[in-house]
Amino acid sequence: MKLAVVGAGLVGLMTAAGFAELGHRVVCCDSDAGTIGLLARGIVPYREPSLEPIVQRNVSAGRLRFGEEPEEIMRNAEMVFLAVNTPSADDGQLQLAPLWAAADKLGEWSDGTRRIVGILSTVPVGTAERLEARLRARLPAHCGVDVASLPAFLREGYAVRDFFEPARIVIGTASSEAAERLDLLHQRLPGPIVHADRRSAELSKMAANAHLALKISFANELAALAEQTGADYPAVAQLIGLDPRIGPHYLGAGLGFGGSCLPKDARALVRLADEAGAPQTLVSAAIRANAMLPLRMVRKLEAALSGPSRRKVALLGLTFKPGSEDLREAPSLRLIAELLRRHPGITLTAYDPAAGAPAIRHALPSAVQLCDSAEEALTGADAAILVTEWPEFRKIPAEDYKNWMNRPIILDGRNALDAAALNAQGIVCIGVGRLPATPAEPQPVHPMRLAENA
Ligand SMILES: NC(=O)c1ccc[n+]([C@@H]2O[C@H](COP(=O)([O-])OP(=O)(O)OC[C@H]3O[C@@H](n4cnc5c(N)ncnc54)[C@H](O)[C@@H]3O)[C@@H](O)[C@H]2O)c1
Ligand SMILES: O=c1ccn([C@@H]2O[C@H](COP(=O)(O)OP(=O)(O)O[C@H]3O[C@H](CO)[C@@H](O)[C@H](O)[C@H]3O)[C@@H](O)[C@H]2O)c(=O)[nH]1
Repeated sequence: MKLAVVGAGLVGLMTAAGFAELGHRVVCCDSDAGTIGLLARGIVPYREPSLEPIVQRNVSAGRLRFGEEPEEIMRNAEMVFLAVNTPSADDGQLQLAPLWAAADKLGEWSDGTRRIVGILSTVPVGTAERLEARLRARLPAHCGVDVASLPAFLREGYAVRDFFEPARIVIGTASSEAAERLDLLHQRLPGPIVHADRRSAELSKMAANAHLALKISFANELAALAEQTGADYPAVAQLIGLDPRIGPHYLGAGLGFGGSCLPKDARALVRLADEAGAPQTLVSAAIRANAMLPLRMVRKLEAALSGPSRRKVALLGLTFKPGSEDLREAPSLRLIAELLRRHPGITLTAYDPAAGAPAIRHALPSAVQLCDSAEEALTGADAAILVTEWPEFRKIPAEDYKNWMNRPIILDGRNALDAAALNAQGIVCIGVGRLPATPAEPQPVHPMRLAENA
């Protein structure tokens, strides 16, 4: 088939490259000339494992092209996919201006066939209907068009796997003809294809992300309860996760959820629900609980370290999750803001394996000294906070922590380290939802006791 994708961010590019890999002829365009210039040379302008070779292979094979004028797109493609950004407004609503702008630039066709326009972007319920009405009002009568909702469920860092091995493919349509054609397009992908009406498909996307947010906030509140009651949260998570009705995923406690999707989509669901008169109080609470986590971590630091204001604290990891160079709504930024608010005199160093990415340097407050290695960040530090669970942090030997740091105290904000092994080697390592075991006193002690002893 001949396809077009508008928007060459992660969703658009993955979709364009993925369908090209499956043998379709795809053109991908973006309003950002710099992005298109790089892609035309086979350079993917962001970190996404395994995507670049797929792009390069399909460009070389002539199945994937970049940069066609938007007006040409409808004329040359049987199906067009819109994958533009839909950012949050201050009130949580998703901004659809990029979607309308992209749609309004699409040209016409004259061969009498019906084109399909699929919305891959995350949008409020009813957007597909609004877009169809908008296109129909503009297009001449002979240009039949069906707008479909095709929500994307890709994760950053796993986009290639999620595209080629999807957990589900949701096809939201209002016509059986469009449903059949989209079925055909997706038939070489292994995931189950689920047909739905467009509104249900749209709501399912926001609901999926909001549910993940709920699970994470539940995990974090339970971890706090475990700390207060002497239980071990990772053990609790493992035990409840064995129940197939609950499952082991998204029960990881720590500094909470961030990134370009979960926070934005949870807010958008709350906003949509308020407008619709069906408030989502649970999701609202999950957002509030998530916002409290940096303060909780700062309080732990205060308990572990007397007078943090005059101390040097190293942050290990900055990105919203490992394997990414994305700082959008990253918990690290909220943590840094809270540390500086409560302890203006604190010295903060930070290291992230993706620290070379210009986006990171750009987004980081100037008060934080960005380092080129974990050693540089940890040298002379009075405490470290592990913020993002990059695998390389697990490989730092206990001896290095002891040699580099002024005092080897680690607050493991993702339960990524082997706390027992570190404790056994003379390092104070305090996880989330776990009672700290100190080298001097191997029996569990309450964090307040640590402060008293400091
Ligand atoms: N990133 C993810 O992991 C992910 C996963 C599933 C769904 N989503 C959703 O998919 C959508 C896209 O996400 P993304 O991460 O790819 O976004 P992104 O911001 O990385 O990329 C969007 C691209 O669209 C381009 N664009 C904006 N307006 C345009 C226009 N009028 N014409 C042509 N190009 C235009 C931008 O220049 C940008 O390159 C969002 O709604 C997002 O919520 C994202
Ligand atoms: O047990 C967990 C799991 C995740 N997180 C955090 O949750 C955030 C989101 O993680 P993840 O879901 O891997 O990130 P995204 O790549 O943003 O993917 C989400 O958002 C995408 C965009 O909508 C969807 O397509 C995906 O299905 C959905 O997982 C990150 O800050 C993680 O650190 C936790 O705190 N605990």
